[in-house]
Amino acid sequence: MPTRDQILEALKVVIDPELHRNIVELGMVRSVEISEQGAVNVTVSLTTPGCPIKGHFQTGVTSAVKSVEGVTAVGVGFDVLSDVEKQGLQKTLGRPNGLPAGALAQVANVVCIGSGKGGVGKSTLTVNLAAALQAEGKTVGVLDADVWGYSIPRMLGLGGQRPKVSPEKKILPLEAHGLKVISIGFFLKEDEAVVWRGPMLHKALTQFLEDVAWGELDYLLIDLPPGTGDVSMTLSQLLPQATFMIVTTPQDAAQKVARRAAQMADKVNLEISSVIENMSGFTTPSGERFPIFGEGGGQRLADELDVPLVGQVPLTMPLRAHADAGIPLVAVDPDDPASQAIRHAARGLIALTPAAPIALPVLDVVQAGPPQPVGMSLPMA
Ligand SMILES: Nc1ncnc2c1ncn2[C@@H]1O[C@H](COP(=O)(O)OP(=O)(O)OP(=O)(O)O)[C@@H](O)[C@H]1O
Repeated sequence: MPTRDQILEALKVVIDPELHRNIVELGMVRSVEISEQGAVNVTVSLTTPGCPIKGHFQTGVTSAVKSVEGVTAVGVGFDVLSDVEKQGLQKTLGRPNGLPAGALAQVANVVCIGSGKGGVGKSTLTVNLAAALQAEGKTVGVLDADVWGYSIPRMLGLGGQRPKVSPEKKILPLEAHGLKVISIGFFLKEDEAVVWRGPMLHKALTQFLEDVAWGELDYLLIDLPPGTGDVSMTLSQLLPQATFMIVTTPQDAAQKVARRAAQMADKVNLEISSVIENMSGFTTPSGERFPIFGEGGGQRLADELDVPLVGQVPLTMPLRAHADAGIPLVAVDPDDPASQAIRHAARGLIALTPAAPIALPVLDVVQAGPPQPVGMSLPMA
């Protein structure tokens, strides 16, 4: 008969993909019961009832326990950490500044979109990726955290508008093209220049995450300011579960700068999930292609970071013109080559992120059998 210690040792291979530590160390293994026949039931405590990575734990725990000699069947059940336990977890993680439990609890995936330098098309890709995720049936919010160069309101036709506040004192995001949107620009006078210092920024971003009624979302995309700095630091403290998508152009120089952003993300423990290349050549109406910004920078950066390149978005005039007109191109012209590339990237992003919260029975007994495939495949063209 397997022992409890053997099971706990085996469970150390199950890593929480958001917190980057194993579930034993995080105190998330609530109980281990072993029958005389070798059937093992493990209860895992989650941080929120609708935890989107429940399926990941189910598969990981099952295959880890099955690997222990003498185990004949595995059952995985779930419950939720108490508030006191969650505080303990925060301490383990050394993140005293984290958002209170429950903030963003209904948001399944937070994806920060960043770049090493400005002008590479980060905001354009953010709004169009949001529209592309929506076209895949996802509910999506966009948070414009580009405090120095906010352009999301203009790109979604929301310039000059202000969000309302609910009776519960929550900020109601504006809606455009079915997307929920909050931008620092909504709270400033047109073209007002603001000098943001660390603490002020921290406060504003905390409020955007905590006091905005985001509701249920499959994805919250956050448009970061270019470069490395205070905003990314703040977000990594507030959102340890966020992942980071890096935008670069094919140019060698851009790739070098983007690498710096990646190093910073790594330093503050934001998981880099993918690279997307923008401005990947221009094709004339007669079909002649010009690699205006060079070739291959996105793939080189992705290889270096060991993450997938989810898309290569060409330069097209409609992408620029629609951004200027406040309409995501993807929503109105899905056949444009840029739209197609962005929709491809959205499908890649979906493949890389866990599914929306799924309801699992409290105790789901899985018979030991052949190991389940754990990885996921990324649809690439
Ligand atoms: N693939 C593309 N084809 C054509 N125009 C593009 C493409 N990508 C971006 N642009 C245009 O390039 C300009 C810069 O893009 P955008 O504002 O999205 O960059 P950014 O990286 O967010 O810049 P910043 O960080 O300074 O806000 C915009 O006018 C945008 O419409």
